[in-house]
Amino acid sequence: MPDTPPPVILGNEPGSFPHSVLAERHPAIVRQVREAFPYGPEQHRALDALLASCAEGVIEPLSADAPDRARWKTWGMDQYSGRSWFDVPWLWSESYFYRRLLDAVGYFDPGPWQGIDPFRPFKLAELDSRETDEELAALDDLTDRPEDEQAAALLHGSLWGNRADLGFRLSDADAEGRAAAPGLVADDSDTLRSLLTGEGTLCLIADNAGRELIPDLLLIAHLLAHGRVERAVLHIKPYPYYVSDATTADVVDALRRLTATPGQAGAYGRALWTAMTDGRLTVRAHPFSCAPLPYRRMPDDLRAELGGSALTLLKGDLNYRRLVGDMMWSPTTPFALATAYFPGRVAALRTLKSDVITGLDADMEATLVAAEGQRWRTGGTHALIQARG
Ligand SMILES: O=P(O)(O)OC[C@H]1O[C@](O)(CO)[C@@H](O)[C@@H]1O
Repeated sequence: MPDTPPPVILGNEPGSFPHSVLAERHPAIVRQVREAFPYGPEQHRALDALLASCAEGVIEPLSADAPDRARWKTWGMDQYSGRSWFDVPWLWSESYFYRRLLDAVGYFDPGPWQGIDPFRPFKLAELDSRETDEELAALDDLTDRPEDEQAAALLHGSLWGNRADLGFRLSDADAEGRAAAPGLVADDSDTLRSLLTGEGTLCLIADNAGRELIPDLLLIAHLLAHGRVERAVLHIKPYPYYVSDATTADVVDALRRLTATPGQAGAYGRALWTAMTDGRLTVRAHPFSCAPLPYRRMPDDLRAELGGSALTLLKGDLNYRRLVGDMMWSPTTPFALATAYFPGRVAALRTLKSDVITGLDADMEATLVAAEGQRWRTGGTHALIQARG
Protein backbone atom coordinates (compact mmCIF):
# COMPACT_ATOMS: atom_id res chain seq x y z
CA MET A 1 0.00 0.00 0.00
CA PRO A 2 1.40 3.47 -0.86
CA ASP A 3 2.16 5.85 2.04
CA THR A 4 -0.99 7.82 1.28
CA PRO A 5 -3.72 5.34 0.31
CA PRO A 6 -5.95 6.41 -2.61
CA PRO A 7 -9.44 7.69 -1.75
CA VAL A 8 -12.06 5.07 -0.88
CA ILE A 9 -14.97 5.11 -3.35
CA LEU A 10 -18.24 6.48 -1.96
CA GLY A 11 -21.60 6.72 -3.70
CA ASN A 12 -22.36 10.35 -2.96
CA GLU A 13 -21.39 12.07 -6.17
CA PRO A 14 -24.46 12.53 -8.41
CA GLY A 15 -23.65 11.51 -11.96
CA SER A 16 -20.96 9.05 -10.86
CA PHE A 17 -21.24 5.34 -11.54
CA PRO A 18 -21.50 4.32 -7.84
CA HIS A 19 -24.24 6.90 -7.26
CA SER A 20 -26.27 5.48 -10.17
CA VAL A 21 -25.97 1.96 -8.75
CA LEU A 22 -27.39 3.07 -5.38
CA ALA A 23 -30.00 5.46 -6.77
CA GLU A 24 -31.18 3.51 -9.84
CA ARG A 25 -29.94 -0.05 -9.93
CA HIS A 26 -30.91 -1.03 -6.41
CA PRO A 27 -34.52 0.18 -6.73
CA ALA A 28 -34.75 -1.63 -10.11
CA ILE A 29 -33.55 -4.84 -8.47
CA VAL A 30 -36.14 -4.54 -5.68
CA ARG A 31 -38.89 -4.13 -8.29
CA GLN A 32 -37.72 -7.11 -10.32
CA VAL A 33 -37.57 -9.37 -7.29
CA ARG A 34 -41.04 -8.25 -6.19
CA GLU A 35 -42.47 -9.18 -9.60
CA ALA A 36 -40.73 -12.55 -9.74
CA PHE A 37 -42.50 -14.09 -6.72
CA PRO A 38 -46.05 -14.11 -5.27
CA TYR A 39 -44.83 -12.67 -2.00
CA GLY A 40 -47.40 -11.86 0.71
CA PRO A 41 -48.32 -8.48 2.23
CA GLU A 42 -45.57 -8.72 4.85
CA GLN A 43 -42.83 -8.99 2.23
CA HIS A 44 -44.42 -6.26 0.11
CA ARG A 45 -44.38 -3.91 3.10
CA ALA A 46 -40.74 -4.74 3.79
CA LEU A 47 -39.79 -4.24 0.13
CA ASP A 48 -41.58 -0.85 0.14
CA ALA A 49 -39.65 0.11 3.26
CA LEU A 50 -36.37 -0.91 1.61
CA LEU A 51 -37.20 1.14 -1.48
CA ALA A 52 -37.96 4.18 0.66
CA SER A 53 -34.80 3.66 2.66
CA CYS A 54 -32.67 3.41 -0.50
CA ALA A 55 -34.14 6.64 -1.87
CA GLU A 56 -33.85 8.94 1.08
CA GLY A 57 -33.28 6.93 4.20
CA VAL A 58 -30.40 5.98 6.36
CA ILE A 59 -28.77 2.66 7.10
CA GLU A 60 -30.56 0.78 9.86
CA PRO A 61 -29.02 -2.03 11.87
CA LEU A 62 -30.11 -5.66 11.51
CA SER A 63 -32.79 -6.81 13.94
CA ALA A 64 -31.77 -8.12 17.35
CA ASP A 65 -32.50 -11.72 16.35
CA ALA A 66 -30.68 -11.67 12.99
CA PRO A 67 -28.44 -14.77 12.90
CA ASP A 68 -25.47 -12.82 11.60
CA ARG A 69 -25.92 -9.64 13.65
CA ALA A 70 -22.71 -10.15 15.62
CA ARG A 71 -20.75 -10.69 12.42
CA TRP A 72 -22.13 -7.52 10.83
CA LYS A 73 -21.19 -5.60 13.97
CA THR A 74 -17.59 -6.61 13.42
CA TRP A 75 -18.00 -5.62 9.76
CA GLY A 76 -18.96 -2.02 10.59
CA MET A 77 -22.74 -2.05 11.11
CA ASP A 78 -22.67 0.08 14.25
CA GLN A 79 -20.26 2.55 12.69
CA TYR A 80 -22.47 3.11 9.63
CA SER A 81 -25.97 2.83 11.14
CA GLY A 82 -27.78 6.16 10.99
CA ARG A 83 -25.75 7.38 8.04
CA SER A 84 -26.94 7.81 4.45
CA TRP A 85 -26.43 4.86 2.11
CA PHE A 86 -24.62 7.32 -0.16
CA ASP A 87 -22.07 8.57 2.37
CA VAL A 88 -20.43 5.34 3.50
CA PRO A 89 -17.95 3.25 1.46
CA TRP A 90 -19.77 2.14 -1.68
CA LEU A 91 -18.59 -1.44 -1.25
CA TRP A 92 -20.18 -1.49 2.18
CA SER A 93 -23.52 0.02 1.20
CA GLU A 94 -23.93 -2.22 -1.87
CA SER A 95 -23.18 -5.30 0.14
CA TYR A 96 -25.52 -4.31 2.97
CA PHE A 97 -28.29 -3.59 0.45
CA TYR A 98 -28.27 -7.27 -0.62
CA ARG A 99 -28.34 -8.38 3.01
CA ARG A 100 -31.39 -6.15 3.66
CA LEU A 101 -33.12 -7.38 0.53
CA LEU A 102 -32.86 -10.95 1.82
CA ASP A 103 -34.35 -9.76 5.11
CA ALA A 104 -37.28 -8.17 3.29
CA VAL A 105 -38.21 -11.42 1.52
CA GLY A 106 -37.87 -13.54 4.67
CA TYR A 107 -34.79 -15.42 3.52
CA PHE A 108 -33.41 -15.85 7.02
CA ASP A 109 -36.70 -16.17 8.94
CA PRO A 110 -38.12 -19.55 9.93
CA GLY A 111 -41.14 -19.96 7.64
CA PRO A 112 -42.12 -20.77 4.07
CA TRP A 113 -39.76 -18.31 2.38
CA GLN A 114 -36.71 -19.29 4.37
CA GLY A 115 -33.83 -20.12 2.05
CA ILE A 116 -35.73 -19.21 -1.13
CA ASP A 117 -33.27 -17.44 -3.44
CA PRO A 118 -35.03 -14.29 -4.74
CA PHE A 119 -32.78 -14.27 -7.79
CA ARG A 120 -33.26 -17.92 -8.76
CA PRO A 121 -35.75 -17.33 -11.62
CA PHE A 122 -33.23 -15.04 -13.35
CA LYS A 123 -30.38 -17.47 -12.82
CA LEU A 124 -32.33 -20.46 -14.13
CA ALA A 125 -33.49 -18.58 -17.23
CA GLU A 126 -29.88 -17.90 -18.06
CA LEU A 127 -28.81 -21.50 -17.53
CA ASP A 128 -31.57 -22.64 -19.91
CA SER A 129 -30.72 -20.09 -22.59
CA ARG A 130 -29.81 -20.72 -26.22
CA GLU A 131 -26.49 -18.95 -25.59
CA THR A 132 -25.57 -21.56 -22.99
CA ASP A 133 -26.45 -24.36 -25.45
CA GLU A 134 -24.22 -22.79 -28.07
CA GLU A 135 -21.32 -22.23 -25.70
CA LEU A 136 -21.44 -25.86 -24.56
CA ALA A 137 -21.73 -27.25 -28.08
CA ALA A 138 -18.65 -25.23 -29.11
CA LEU A 139 -16.55 -27.32 -26.70
CA ASP A 140 -16.71 -30.26 -29.08
CA ASP A 141 -14.67 -28.31 -31.63
CA LEU A 142 -11.89 -27.89 -29.09
CA THR A 143 -11.22 -31.51 -28.24
CA ASP A 144 -8.73 -32.23 -31.02
CA ARG A 145 -6.72 -29.07 -30.40
CA PRO A 146 -3.39 -29.21 -28.50
CA GLU A 147 -3.79 -29.10 -24.73
CA ASP A 148 -2.30 -25.61 -24.27
CA GLU A 149 -4.73 -24.21 -26.86
CA GLN A 150 -7.61 -25.83 -25.03
CA ALA A 151 -6.37 -24.38 -21.74
CA ALA A 152 -6.06 -20.90 -23.27
CA ALA A 153 -9.56 -21.11 -24.78
CA LEU A 154 -11.07 -22.24 -21.47
CA LEU A 155 -9.25 -19.48 -19.59
CA HIS A 156 -10.71 -16.90 -21.96
CA GLY A 157 -14.12 -18.55 -21.68
CA SER A 158 -13.95 -18.13 -17.92
CA LEU A 159 -12.74 -14.53 -18.27
CA TRP A 160 -15.42 -13.41 -20.72
CA GLY A 161 -18.06 -15.40 -18.85
CA ASN A 162 -17.80 -12.53 -16.39
CA ARG A 163 -19.69 -10.34 -18.86
CA ALA A 164 -22.77 -12.45 -18.14
CA ASP A 165 -23.76 -10.72 -14.93
CA LEU A 166 -27.43 -10.28 -14.21
CA GLY A 167 -27.05 -7.40 -11.75
CA PHE A 168 -25.20 -5.44 -14.39
CA ARG A 169 -27.70 -6.18 -17.14
CA LEU A 170 -30.83 -5.57 -15.01
CA SER A 171 -30.20 -1.87 -15.02
CA ASP A 172 -28.15 -1.49 -18.18
CA ALA A 173 -30.23 -2.97 -20.97
CA ASP A 174 -27.58 -2.16 -23.58
CA ALA A 175 -24.79 -3.94 -21.73
CA GLU A 176 -25.06 -7.27 -23.52
CA GLY A 177 -25.40 -5.69 -26.94
CA ARG A 178 -22.13 -3.78 -26.60
CA ALA A 179 -19.36 -5.64 -28.34
CA ALA A 180 -16.48 -6.90 -26.23
CA ALA A 181 -13.23 -5.10 -27.00
CA PRO A 182 -10.87 -7.58 -28.68
CA GLY A 183 -7.61 -7.04 -26.77
CA LEU A 184 -7.08 -7.28 -23.02
CA VAL A 185 -6.08 -4.10 -21.15
CA ALA A 186 -3.56 -6.17 -19.19
CA ASP A 187 -2.55 -9.73 -19.98
CA ASP A 188 -0.45 -11.74 -17.52
CA SER A 189 -1.63 -15.06 -18.88
CA ASP A 190 1.94 -16.34 -19.30
CA THR A 191 2.60 -15.68 -15.60
CA LEU A 192 -0.70 -17.27 -14.71
CA ARG A 193 0.11 -20.40 -16.70
CA SER A 194 3.52 -20.60 -15.02
CA LEU A 195 1.80 -20.63 -11.62
CA LEU A 196 -0.20 -23.74 -12.51
CA THR A 197 2.66 -26.12 -11.90
CA GLY A 198 0.62 -29.26 -11.33
CA GLU A 199 1.16 -29.27 -7.59
CA GLY A 200 -1.17 -28.25 -4.81
CA THR A 201 -4.60 -26.69 -4.71
CA LEU A 202 -6.21 -24.05 -6.85
CA CYS A 203 -8.62 -21.82 -4.91
CA LEU A 204 -11.04 -20.32 -7.40
CA ILE A 205 -13.08 -17.52 -5.84
CA ALA A 206 -16.16 -17.63 -8.02
CA ASP A 207 -18.39 -14.79 -9.04
CA ASN A 208 -21.63 -15.24 -10.99
CA ALA A 209 -23.74 -18.36 -11.48
CA GLY A 210 -25.02 -19.54 -14.87
CA ARG A 211 -23.04 -18.40 -17.87
CA GLU A 212 -20.01 -17.47 -15.77
CA LEU A 213 -19.95 -20.46 -13.44
CA ILE A 214 -20.25 -22.97 -16.29
CA PRO A 215 -16.97 -21.87 -17.93
CA ASP A 216 -15.32 -21.62 -14.49
CA LEU A 217 -16.25 -25.26 -13.88
CA LEU A 218 -15.02 -26.25 -17.33
CA LEU A 219 -11.69 -24.58 -16.62
CA ILE A 220 -11.38 -26.46 -13.33
CA ALA A 221 -12.29 -29.73 -15.04
CA HIS A 222 -9.60 -29.18 -17.64
CA LEU A 223 -6.91 -28.26 -15.10
CA LEU A 224 -7.69 -31.32 -13.01
CA ALA A 225 -7.87 -33.66 -16.00
CA HIS A 226 -4.52 -32.50 -17.36
CA GLY A 227 -2.72 -32.50 -14.04
CA ARG A 228 -2.20 -28.73 -13.94
CA VAL A 229 -3.54 -28.74 -10.37
CA GLU A 230 -3.99 -31.59 -7.91
CA ARG A 231 -7.12 -30.28 -6.25
CA ALA A 232 -9.48 -27.33 -6.52
CA VAL A 233 -11.57 -25.46 -3.99
CA LEU A 234 -14.43 -23.44 -5.40
CA HIS A 235 -15.35 -20.57 -3.09
CA ILE A 236 -18.98 -19.57 -3.53
CA LYS A 237 -21.38 -17.37 -1.52
CA PRO A 238 -23.17 -18.64 1.57
CA TYR A 239 -26.34 -16.80 0.50
CA PRO A 240 -27.68 -14.98 -2.57
CA TYR A 241 -25.72 -11.83 -3.29
CA TYR A 242 -25.28 -9.17 -6.01
CA VAL A 243 -28.13 -10.84 -7.92
CA SER A 244 -26.28 -13.55 -9.76
CA ASP A 245 -23.43 -14.56 -7.45
CA ALA A 246 -23.09 -18.31 -7.23
CA THR A 247 -24.26 -20.33 -4.22
CA THR A 248 -24.03 -24.09 -3.64
CA ALA A 249 -27.47 -24.54 -5.23
CA ASP A 250 -26.16 -22.81 -8.36
CA VAL A 251 -23.15 -25.12 -8.49
CA VAL A 252 -25.47 -28.12 -8.37
CA ASP A 253 -27.69 -26.63 -11.09
CA ALA A 254 -24.64 -25.96 -13.27
CA LEU A 255 -23.28 -29.49 -12.76
CA ARG A 256 -26.65 -31.00 -13.58
CA ARG A 257 -26.80 -28.85 -16.70
CA LEU A 258 -23.35 -30.07 -17.75
CA THR A 259 -23.97 -33.75 -17.07
CA ALA A 260 -27.22 -33.58 -19.06
CA THR A 261 -25.39 -32.17 -22.11
CA PRO A 262 -24.02 -34.49 -24.81
CA GLY A 263 -20.41 -34.48 -25.95
CA GLN A 264 -17.44 -32.90 -24.23
CA ALA A 265 -19.52 -30.72 -21.90
CA GLY A 266 -21.18 -33.83 -20.47
CA ALA A 267 -17.80 -35.55 -20.08
CA TYR A 268 -16.45 -32.56 -18.15
CA GLY A 269 -19.61 -32.50 -16.04
CA ARG A 270 -19.27 -36.16 -15.09
CA ALA A 271 -15.56 -35.70 -14.31
CA LEU A 272 -16.41 -32.80 -11.99
CA TRP A 273 -19.15 -34.80 -10.30
CA THR A 274 -16.62 -37.56 -9.62
CA ALA A 275 -14.04 -35.02 -8.44
CA MET A 276 -16.55 -33.68 -5.92
CA THR A 277 -17.37 -37.12 -4.62
CA ASP A 278 -13.71 -38.11 -4.20
CA GLY A 279 -12.67 -34.75 -2.71
CA ARG A 280 -10.49 -33.36 -5.51
CA LEU A 281 -13.03 -30.59 -5.95
CA THR A 282 -14.64 -29.05 -2.90
CA VAL A 283 -17.09 -26.22 -2.55
CA ARG A 284 -16.60 -23.72 0.25
CA ALA A 285 -19.04 -21.05 1.45
CA HIS A 286 -16.95 -18.93 3.80
CA PRO A 287 -18.92 -16.11 5.53
CA PHE A 288 -16.26 -13.61 4.45
CA SER A 289 -17.27 -14.23 0.83
CA CYS A 290 -20.29 -11.98 1.51
CA ALA A 291 -18.40 -9.46 3.65
CA PRO A 292 -18.62 -5.76 2.72
CA LEU A 293 -14.86 -5.48 3.12
CA PRO A 294 -11.68 -5.76 1.10
CA TYR A 295 -9.67 -8.98 1.25
CA ARG A 296 -7.00 -7.07 3.13
CA ARG A 297 -9.26 -7.60 6.15
CA MET A 298 -9.85 -11.31 5.65
CA PRO A 299 -9.96 -13.43 8.81
CA ASP A 300 -7.02 -15.59 9.85
CA ASP A 301 -8.56 -18.92 8.85
CA LEU A 302 -9.17 -17.74 5.30
CA ARG A 303 -5.74 -16.13 5.13
CA ALA A 304 -4.16 -19.45 6.11
CA GLU A 305 -6.25 -21.39 3.62
CA LEU A 306 -5.54 -19.12 0.66
CA GLY A 307 -1.91 -18.71 1.65
CA GLY A 308 -1.50 -22.50 1.65
CA SER A 309 -2.89 -22.94 -1.85
CA ALA A 310 -0.82 -23.05 -5.04
CA LEU A 311 -2.81 -20.17 -6.49
CA THR A 312 -5.88 -18.09 -5.65
CA LEU A 313 -7.79 -17.08 -8.77
CA LEU A 314 -10.40 -14.39 -8.24
CA LYS A 315 -13.21 -13.95 -10.74
CA GLY A 316 -15.12 -10.84 -11.62
CA ASP A 317 -15.41 -7.19 -10.87
CA LEU A 318 -16.54 -7.26 -7.28
CA ASN A 319 -13.81 -9.70 -6.25
CA TYR A 320 -11.29 -7.45 -8.00
CA ARG A 321 -12.54 -4.44 -6.06
CA ARG A 322 -12.18 -6.44 -2.86
CA LEU A 323 -8.75 -7.75 -3.86
CA VAL A 324 -7.02 -4.45 -4.59
CA GLY A 325 -9.31 -2.35 -2.38
CA ASP A 326 -12.30 -0.30 -3.57
CA MET A 327 -10.29 2.85 -4.10
CA MET A 328 -9.43 5.31 -6.86
CA TRP A 329 -6.00 3.91 -7.60
CA SER A 330 -3.83 5.53 -10.18
CA PRO A 331 -4.36 3.04 -13.07
CA THR A 332 -0.60 2.51 -13.45
CA THR A 333 -0.16 1.33 -9.84
CA PRO A 334 1.43 -2.11 -10.19
CA PHE A 335 -0.98 -4.99 -9.53
CA ALA A 336 1.80 -6.61 -7.48
CA LEU A 337 1.92 -3.55 -5.20
CA ALA A 338 -1.83 -3.40 -4.68
CA THR A 339 -1.92 -7.13 -3.86
CA ALA A 340 1.36 -7.36 -1.93
CA TYR A 341 -0.56 -8.05 1.31
CA PHE A 342 -2.38 -11.06 -0.20
CA PRO A 343 -1.19 -14.44 1.13
CA GLY A 344 0.40 -16.49 -1.62
CA ARG A 345 0.13 -16.30 -5.36
CA VAL A 346 -2.84 -14.55 -6.78
CA ALA A 347 -4.50 -13.89 -10.13
CA ALA A 348 -7.60 -12.07 -11.32
CA LEU A 349 -9.86 -12.57 -14.34
CA ARG A 350 -12.20 -9.66 -14.72
CA THR A 351 -14.26 -7.63 -17.15
CA LEU A 352 -14.18 -3.96 -16.17
CA LYS A 353 -17.49 -2.81 -14.62
CA SER A 354 -16.43 -0.26 -12.01
CA ASP A 355 -13.91 2.54 -11.60
CA VAL A 356 -11.24 0.51 -9.82
CA ILE A 357 -8.20 -0.43 -11.86
CA THR A 358 -4.51 -1.15 -11.29
CA GLY A 359 -1.68 -2.56 -13.34
CA LEU A 360 -2.16 -0.71 -16.65
CA ASP A 361 0.81 0.53 -18.55
CA ALA A 362 0.77 4.24 -19.28
CA ASP A 363 0.31 3.77 -23.05
CA MET A 364 -2.70 1.56 -22.55
CA GLU A 365 -4.30 4.03 -20.18
CA ALA A 366 -3.68 6.89 -22.62
CA THR A 367 -5.18 4.89 -25.52
CA LEU A 368 -8.29 4.00 -23.54
CA VAL A 369 -8.83 7.57 -22.35
CA ALA A 370 -8.29 8.98 -25.84
CA ALA A 371 -10.89 6.60 -27.27
CA GLU A 372 -13.52 6.61 -24.53
CA GLY A 373 -12.87 9.20 -21.86
CA GLN A 374 -13.43 7.23 -18.63
CA ARG A 375 -16.21 4.96 -19.98
CA TRP A 376 -13.79 2.05 -20.48
CA ARG A 377 -13.74 1.60 -16.71
CA THR A 378 -17.40 0.73 -16.29
CA GLY A 379 -18.87 -0.36 -19.64
CA GLY A 380 -18.13 -4.09 -19.27
CA THR A 381 -16.47 -4.28 -22.70
CA HIS A 382 -12.83 -4.49 -21.60
CA ALA A 383 -11.16 -7.29 -19.71
CA LEU A 384 -7.92 -8.18 -17.98
CA ILE A 385 -5.87 -11.10 -16.75
CA GLN A 386 -3.49 -10.14 -13.95
CA ALA A 387 -1.25 -12.37 -11.89
CA ARG A 388 1.43 -12.13 -9.23
CA GLY A 389 3.72 -15.03 -8.39
O1 LIG B 1 -20.41 -9.75 -11.15
P1 LIG B 1 -19.23 -8.85 -11.01
O2 LIG B 1 -18.29 -8.97 -12.14
O3 LIG B 1 -18.58 -8.99 -9.69
O4 LIG B 1 -19.78 -7.41 -11.12
C1 LIG B 1 -20.66 -6.90 -10.21
C2 LIG B 1 -20.48 -5.47 -10.31
O5 LIG B 1 -21.74 -4.89 -10.26
C3 LIG B 1 -21.63 -3.74 -9.52
O6 LIG B 1 -22.17 -4.01 -8.30
C4 LIG B 1 -22.25 -2.58 -10.05
O7 LIG B 1 -21.82 -2.48 -11.35
C5 LIG B 1 -20.16 -3.50 -9.49
O8 LIG B 1 -19.89 -2.62 -8.62
C6 LIG B 1 -19.70 -4.84 -9.22
O9 LIG B 1 -18.42 -4.81 -9.08
